[in-house]
Amino acid sequence: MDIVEQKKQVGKYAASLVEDKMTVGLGTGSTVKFFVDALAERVKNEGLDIIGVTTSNRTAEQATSLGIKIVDLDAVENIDLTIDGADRVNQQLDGIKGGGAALLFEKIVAINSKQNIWIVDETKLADPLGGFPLPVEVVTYGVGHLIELFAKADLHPVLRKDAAGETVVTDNGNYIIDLHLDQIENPVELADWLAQQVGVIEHGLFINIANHVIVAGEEIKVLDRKN
Ligand SMILES: O=C[C@H](O)[C@H](O)[C@H](O)COP(=O)(O)O
Repeated sequence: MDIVEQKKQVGKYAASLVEDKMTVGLGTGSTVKFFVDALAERVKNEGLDIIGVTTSNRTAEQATSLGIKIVDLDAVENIDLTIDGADRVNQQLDGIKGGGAALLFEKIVAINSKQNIWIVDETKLADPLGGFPLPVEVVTYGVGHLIELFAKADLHPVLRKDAAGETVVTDNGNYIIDLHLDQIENPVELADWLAQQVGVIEHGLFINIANHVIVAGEEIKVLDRKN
């Protein structure tokens, strides 16, 4: 099964977990896109009655165009279930997110969700976490100095640019600095350090957040958080 088929497979599987009357957090990314397609099919064909809260302008546009009702996070008390993608996941079900620059809203939606499920293909499993740059969302003011600070800390920072060479600006008007680390041996320590740096808005280490991870493949595997 190729990667696109795997993404479709987990997207559809995740849509089958959504129940009537749920408030559902809709993540961001190429895997979640298939989840949103499959969820919209259920809304249309089965009359599934749900409300969505999205994590990016992209997902909001897709969901709305497919007939899923979207509300602001502050319009709901909490979210029953959030389905999101991930860039890397370790055995403890902690992960790296933000490859699509949506990490800030994704983390806010996640911490306001009763259940968080990530949908991934097998290439995303990595223990220790690594093999994917760690995104850090930062304020634009003084970004050069923050990059210098990260470089001095041996974090191999690169300001994210798009295919046209333009600096990527997030939905919230911030920049992304990607940290090109081979392996992250101690994600908790790094997360704490990053959170303390002035100018850092949020980082892409998602620790103690996912309850389950659904892994695509010849057979779908569901991994459960142990603690
Ligand atoms: O900012 C983007 C998100 O964290 C995505 O969920 C993550 O990058 C995975 O995306 P994809 O399913 O496209 O690999």
